[in-house]
Amino acid sequence: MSEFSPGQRWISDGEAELGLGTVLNCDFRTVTVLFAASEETRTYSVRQAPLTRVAFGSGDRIQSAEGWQMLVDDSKEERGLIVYIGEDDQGQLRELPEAQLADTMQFDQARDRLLTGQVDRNDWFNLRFRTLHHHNRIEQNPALGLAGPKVDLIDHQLYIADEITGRHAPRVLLADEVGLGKTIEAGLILHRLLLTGRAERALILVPDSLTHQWLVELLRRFALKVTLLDEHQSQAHSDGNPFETGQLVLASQQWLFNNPHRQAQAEACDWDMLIVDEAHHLDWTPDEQGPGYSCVERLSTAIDGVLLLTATPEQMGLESHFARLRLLDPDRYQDLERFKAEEAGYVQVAEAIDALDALPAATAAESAAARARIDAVIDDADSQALLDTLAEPESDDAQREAARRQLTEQLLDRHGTGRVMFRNSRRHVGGFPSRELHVSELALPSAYRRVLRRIERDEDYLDELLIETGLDHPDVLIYPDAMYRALGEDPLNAEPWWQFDPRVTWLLEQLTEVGDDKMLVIAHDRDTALELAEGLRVLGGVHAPVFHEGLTLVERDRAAAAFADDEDGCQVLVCSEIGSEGRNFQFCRHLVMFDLPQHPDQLEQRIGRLDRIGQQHAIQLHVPVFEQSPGARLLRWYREGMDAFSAPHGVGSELFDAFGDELAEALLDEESLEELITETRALFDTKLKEREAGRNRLLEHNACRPARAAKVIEAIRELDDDKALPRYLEQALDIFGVDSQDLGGNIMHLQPSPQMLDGLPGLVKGEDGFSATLSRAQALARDDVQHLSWEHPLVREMMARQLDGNMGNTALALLKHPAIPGGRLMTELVFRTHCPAPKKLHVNRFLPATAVRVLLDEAGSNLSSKVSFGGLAKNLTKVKKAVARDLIKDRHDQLRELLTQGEQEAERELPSIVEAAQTRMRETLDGELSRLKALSRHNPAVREDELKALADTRAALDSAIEGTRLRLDAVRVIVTIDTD
Ligand SMILES: Nc1ncnc2c1ncn2[C@@H]1O[C@H](COP(=O)(O)OP(=O)(O)OP(=O)(O)O)[C@@H](O)[C@H]1O
Repeated sequence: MSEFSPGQRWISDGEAELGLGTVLNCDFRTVTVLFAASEETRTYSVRQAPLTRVAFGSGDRIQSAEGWQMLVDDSKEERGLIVYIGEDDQGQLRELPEAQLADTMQFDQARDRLLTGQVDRNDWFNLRFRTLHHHNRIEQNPALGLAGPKVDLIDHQLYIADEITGRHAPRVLLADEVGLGKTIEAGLILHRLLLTGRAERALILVPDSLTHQWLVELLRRFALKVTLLDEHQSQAHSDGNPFETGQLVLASQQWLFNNPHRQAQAEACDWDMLIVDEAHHLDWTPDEQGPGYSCVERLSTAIDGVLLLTATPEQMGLESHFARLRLLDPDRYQDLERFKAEEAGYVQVAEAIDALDALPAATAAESAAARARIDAVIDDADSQALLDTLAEPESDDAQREAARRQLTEQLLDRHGTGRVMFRNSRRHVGGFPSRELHVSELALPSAYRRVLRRIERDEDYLDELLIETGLDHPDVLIYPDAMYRALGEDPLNAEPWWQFDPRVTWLLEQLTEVGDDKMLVIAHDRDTALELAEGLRVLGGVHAPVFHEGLTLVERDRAAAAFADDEDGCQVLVCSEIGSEGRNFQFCRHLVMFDLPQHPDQLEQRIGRLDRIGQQHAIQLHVPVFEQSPGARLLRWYREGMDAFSAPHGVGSELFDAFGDELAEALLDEESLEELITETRALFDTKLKEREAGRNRLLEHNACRPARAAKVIEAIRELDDDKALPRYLEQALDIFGVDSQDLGGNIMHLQPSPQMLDGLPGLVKGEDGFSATLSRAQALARDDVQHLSWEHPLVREMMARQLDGNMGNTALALLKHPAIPGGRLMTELVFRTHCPAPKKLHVNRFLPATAVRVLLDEAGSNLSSKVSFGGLAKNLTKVKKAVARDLIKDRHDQLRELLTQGEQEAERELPSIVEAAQTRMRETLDGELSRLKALSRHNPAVREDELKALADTRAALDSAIEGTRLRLDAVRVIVTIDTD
């Protein structure tokens, strides 16, 4: 028979902050408990439920759900439920059934443990107090959640992560140019949301070829353990929903998008965040939407937080881009024409921002012109006042600077696209290597020439060829080896193409020329990549692993690893277009484009494999083309029409939309090519100017606000340099039984000792442990070394064990002091604020657990302000547990009294703690609320639900903080002894 009955009150041993639980129902296997104060319901196995029955005794003070208090005198049991009997505040004798106890009531673990003689080690008590102190400090640090990840502190990434995580249920498109760190941004966002309790479960959907890279990045840089789910794994959970097997689930898009059954399972789960990488593949047209788009659409309707990642948002066309924005905010993105008109308006806003720099102007006429440009955009009294300050000759420099900054922020906030899309470009991020193009003209082999010349001569032949080969136009022209392969039936095409295609021998020569350097080769087609590798092997004895979309995960990673290996690795890796997308190859500086893609965005994706953060050298782009071939013409279009190789310009897809069809024709005709190049160049120049002036300028301003980024970086550095961390670590590692060995160069090796407390992350008894460093620079330099910070899982786990459990919450020590005679009793009581609230409110940012220390002497005088924690701790000596127990037994009544008195002393401090937290919360949230309200008047990108959520959050936080109580967290009994 189960010991649980519905209505009984229990408390979670590990998570006392959940408040008082009520048994909802139970059977012989499980018990379900509702923690109403924190809006959590938990189901436990009856056999191992980490729960303690709450039962009060005579003299205990309890609180009813109606708000009145009772001093317990006696209790009785009725059908398995306790009914307390005692006096209320008015002295009336009353009964209080346990079901009517206040959900927010505390269960005083330290008190009970002490009075039943359970004492912990003295140094545990010390560590517990210090943990509470540091936890309080760290939780309020503005960099919380961004300081732990092993990443370089890069302005635009930290700005984005900070901005996005400040929002309710962020739904954004991360659209930085290739290689600027979208994966890192998504990781930072996820890490911070997880750490602050605002997200618990995330589903991450990435192209098949990137699953492993994501898995490794999330683990290595963010210490996040992710479950990689595929069909094989899913089948192993035949009786349940495989998506329920992990909190963070990573899955391949190809797998999920093609599998309706698994999609239904994914949709049935409760996620806080959806992340979709390479989101430009989610195809959508007004006539039909692809399975990927439909799947993400359904998921994004149900999931609050959505991050879509793409470097080339418009690769599939503007409409498709618009459709992706609609996934993020369906209310706002309903009308494509309106969206286009809004974008046109950004020119004015960008001009207004530039005009801010021109004020105050030298002449009245200039000043009037600048004001007119700003006036054309702003229409609020607050902006107008700032503008007056800026233009006013009497204002001093500081006032003007502040006004300029605030106005810039307001213009960006209220009129930009920045709330939904973030796009950084190399141009404004800076510090990227140059690109050098090397074109090699090769003779067109006769097997290709034969077909191409015939197409030129005979207009109908192209159509026949398309039917015969099944290839698309113009692929059939620009990938001659694919065309040759497709004509395999022709006896003239019996020889493999690589036998006669001069690009293969040319590539072998290049490999020799670059010496020990590595070369990444990208070809459009998977078969080209595979057969090219074969050609390199047969003709040059060169082993080239191949990387393409058809490989299994293991094969792909083996190929990438073979290429990445510095010492024994291969010199060359051959990739297909799709296979290489998103991969990191910045350790290599030579890129061979074995052929050219048709779309400018794909060209940029290719270069982006090398041109990424971390690239140390100028990038060498090698392109072989056949003389007078469609490929050579395509190259000219790229070079002369849009200067595509020198840098990403971000207008490629617009040019392709405008000229894609003509291009296909011009590939066969020099004359129309000349015309096409001239037209393309003209549009390129115009678009570039427009972009510079309008949307791009705004996107750039929006995607990184340097002053804000600098603040976040400063806060992270403060945590990086925190002198308290090494001291804390030393004590904590010692107490938890982790051996630490100094390896030199700021690196230590952490290893479990035989006495280690079990269950610490990364440490298993009998195994090797790991190397770690407190230095960010050292951690970044070494793949095998972890970054130790306050956010490292080991540190967090050690802190959590103390904060959530009862480790070290009682102690007894001896004090020898010449001024105090022996035999006296003192109590050192540590109270802690307790503010039960739903996790999503993240109440800790305003009121993290705060310690109130009360030191009472035997007569009940409060000595806390005279004797510090540290000063006292270093004069204390330990005592055997049995002796401690006897001492406590002897002084039971006296201790009870001191505990009660300590509570009253501590209570006096509570109002000021609550008030300070309320003020912090109101200052922050009222500021955010008024910003958002002002914003929503101008910028339809502010969702109605964001405003409501913020107002609700403020109200909920207000009442949660108001309800803060103090709980005795730990108690140390100190007995004085004579100095001989
Ligand atoms: N802050 C950082 N610290 C260290 N390395 C970084 C940082 N940001 C980016 N990198 C490295 O730069 C490379 C590119 O980053 P990432 O893969 O996040 O870019 P991306 O924008 O997602 O690229 P793509 O558009 O190709 O998908 C990766 O190797 C990443 O590890």
